[in-house]
Amino acid sequence: MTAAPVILTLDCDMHSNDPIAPLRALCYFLDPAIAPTLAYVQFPQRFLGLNSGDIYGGEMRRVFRIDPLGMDGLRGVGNFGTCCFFSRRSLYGPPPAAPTNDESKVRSADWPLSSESVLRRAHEAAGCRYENSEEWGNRIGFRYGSLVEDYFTGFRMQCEGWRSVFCDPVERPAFLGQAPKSLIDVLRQYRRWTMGLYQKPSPTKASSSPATPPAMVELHTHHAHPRILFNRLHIFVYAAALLALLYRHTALLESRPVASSLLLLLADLVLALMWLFSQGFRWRPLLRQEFPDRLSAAAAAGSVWLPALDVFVCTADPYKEPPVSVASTALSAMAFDYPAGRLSVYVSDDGCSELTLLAFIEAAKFARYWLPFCREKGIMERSPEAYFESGNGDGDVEEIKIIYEELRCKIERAVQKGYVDDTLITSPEDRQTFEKWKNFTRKDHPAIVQVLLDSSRDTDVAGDPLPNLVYLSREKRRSTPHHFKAGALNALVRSNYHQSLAN
Ligand SMILES: O=c1ccn([C@@H]2O[C@H](COP(=O)(O)OP(=O)(O)O[C@H]3O[C@H](CO)[C@@H](O)[C@H](O)[C@H]3O)[C@@H](O)[C@H]2O)c(=O)[nH]1
Repeated sequence: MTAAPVILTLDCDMHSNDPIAPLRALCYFLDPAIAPTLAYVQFPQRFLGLNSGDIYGGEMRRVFRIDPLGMDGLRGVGNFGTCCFFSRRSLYGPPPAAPTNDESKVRSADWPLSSESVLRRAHEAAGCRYENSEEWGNRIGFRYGSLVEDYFTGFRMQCEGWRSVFCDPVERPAFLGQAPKSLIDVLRQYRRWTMGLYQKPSPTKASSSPATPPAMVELHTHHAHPRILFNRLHIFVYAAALLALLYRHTALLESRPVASSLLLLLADLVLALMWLFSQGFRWRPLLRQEFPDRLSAAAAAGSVWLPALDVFVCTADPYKEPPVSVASTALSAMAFDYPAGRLSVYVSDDGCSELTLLAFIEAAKFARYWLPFCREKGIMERSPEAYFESGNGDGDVEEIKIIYEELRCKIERAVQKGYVDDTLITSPEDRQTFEKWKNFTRKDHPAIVQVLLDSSRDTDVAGDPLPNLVYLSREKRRSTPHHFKAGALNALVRSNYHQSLAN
């Protein structure tokens, strides 16, 4: 498998909405001043199709857009699990004390993806024996032991000395996704997040940063938020008022020591502490701006080498996460404005479903038309599902819409039936692949790795190379913990880990 120095993690319901998002992230990763300790560049989660008036606050503006500005001005923003570009090195342990010169360790593999030795290693890495190791999920990879593995991993990285950057482009949202719309789903999500945040992580039994170019054109800039002065003034005035109030409560308690005075003091003390803990977000909010066009120009002129990029898309259940949508998310990442030979998309299927694999076999075929179509027409919304749902796809784009509709109907037919029947399998190779789905269940099965597109051999209808597309369902056994999404991501990191060290 490839071992790109930069990794993008995407939940299956969060598609790319801006093809130059990787270049924006690289404006930070390629800055020699911050690259040595930069673990990740986090983009906000933005949502489509919220219910009318967003009555349940699904947009979560404070969590995803306001507070991160303040965290960015202090030690760095937390990790939101999706829409996040990681430096691979940050998943392998603390930042090195001094900059090292071992970039070769994280170069992409030169061997063809579908070669036997690469596939053998990938199968081995997707095995569940690693879930019992001391290292994975504890010292390296995404961290285990918390319901909110994203927040916990980001927090542990910051404790190790890594930093992070929050990138919220004003031009257009970089990623768009689905938020829970019903009250019950919102409550379920909040319950899990809150339990995760207050959870004491259970102990589990279980490098290099992107090639940094010499100092060059300015790729990003930042300045303090214009509200910073007002925020600080407000903090001082409010704090003075709180102190006066608490002083009054204490004086009252001294003169009249009754239960009600004590309760009032305690209540205001709790509220004052809650207020105090949230002031970090307001102290030094930062606004950032990147210059991806300068980076493109430098790359075109040959003065910068864009590092390889691995995109990890996670899915876990074909009935809750429709395979057509998951495939659209992967297609939106495959259509990034990025050299195809340096872009790989890995799909982790924790549901080990033949329906998801069918969707990706079809998506690989559709990519041959979709990627050149996006390039030629200059389309920004590169998730086919979002593009056609927003009313595009009429007139001169009808042909591509017909191809997409065929794909959608085929996958939805299979989902309705609950299995992939013979009529949906068109080639002997695909038939051989689906033969693997025999005699196992989704909770007890061997690792399955399927290279669907190999950049070194597959091209689109215009003759240009396509990015790599790999389907991976890690091994699961009833006797071994699987660590949910963190385990799934680690199987993907691992499939490149040994290789990156061996290079
Ligand atoms: O065993 C599992 C469980 C989940 N997932 C995937 O993880 C993602 C997020 O799971 P979901 O159930 O949708 O959780 P949410 O609460 O919607 O997700 C938010 O909260 C999670 C926990 O903090 C983060 O991991 C996510 O990135 C963040 O979007 C989805 O793509 C799932 O397919 C797996 O791959 N394996």
